[in-house]
Amino acid sequence: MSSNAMSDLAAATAPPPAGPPALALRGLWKRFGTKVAVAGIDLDVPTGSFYGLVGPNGAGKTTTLSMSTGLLRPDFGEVRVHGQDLWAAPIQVKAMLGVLPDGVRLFDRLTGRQLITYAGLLRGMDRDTVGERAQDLLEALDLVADATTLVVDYSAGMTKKIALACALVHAPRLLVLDEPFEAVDPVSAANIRTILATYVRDGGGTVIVSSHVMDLVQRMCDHVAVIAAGHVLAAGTVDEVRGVGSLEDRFVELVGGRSTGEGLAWLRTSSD
Ligand SMILES: Nc1ncnc2c1ncn2[C@@H]1O[C@H](COP(=O)(O)OP(=O)(O)OP(=O)(O)O)[C@@H](O)[C@H]1O
Repeated sequence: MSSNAMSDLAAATAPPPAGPPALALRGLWKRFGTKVAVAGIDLDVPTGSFYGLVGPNGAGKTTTLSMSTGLLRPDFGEVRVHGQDLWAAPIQVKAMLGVLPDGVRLFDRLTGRQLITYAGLLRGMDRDTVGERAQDLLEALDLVADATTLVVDYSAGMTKKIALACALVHAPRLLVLDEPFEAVDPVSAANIRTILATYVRDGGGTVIVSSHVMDLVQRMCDHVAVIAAGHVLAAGTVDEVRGVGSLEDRFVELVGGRSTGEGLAWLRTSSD
């Protein structure tokens, strides 16, 4: 066999070259006054993964996700989305992102349908496509009956769902969702999980979710990172990180801090 033919064969049988990660964080730092919120985070989120970000309250999850999506400028470090530097090319990179931020503020004097439409038009989509997708999203998220209700009159869970619809409407390559299931009822949460799993499996998208619910992350995600005090304590596939036990056990082992409640004797009112 000629050396050319051999190299052709090698090229044909070799695995396709891996593209850059959907999200790559390098040396990310953020300080608020004297408080270091994120202390040098490195993280690779593989393309096509369903990635969970877990950590105790105040660990730096929201700060990390805000810096990863262009909502907050890092003090140091680099954010790359599908290989492109976020802070060097924010407009191109943001076009690839769908974001559900923490404590989202919406134009809540619009109705649910108007808000999704507005989000789609802002993304440069044509009105017909936006209209079709708005209807699909309202149906998938069980919001059809409230499509003409002002968002200001939505419950917390409905607000979360309409914000998620706005993040999804332009079919982004990378979805970054800060606590997407908070305040959402179990049926809607299951629907959202199905939408996200399909988006990863069939649509080639990547999802990053932050959550405090370990069981949910263990069942839903294929990768996970445990963050505490602004550092990554463990990251990898869910099976790698959890080892032989549950993710919750591993989380408590890594993060520690279980309290016995002994200092709250005064709460035992029956001892009066
Ligand atoms: N704008 C801000 N100004 C001052 N400190 C801040 C600010 N944002 C976050 N912090 C601090 O940075 C740390 C990390 O906060 P962050 O919101 O990123 O944590 P988190 O992991 O998302 O927490 P939680 O799980 O409770 O939502 C906390 O100590 C918080 O008090």
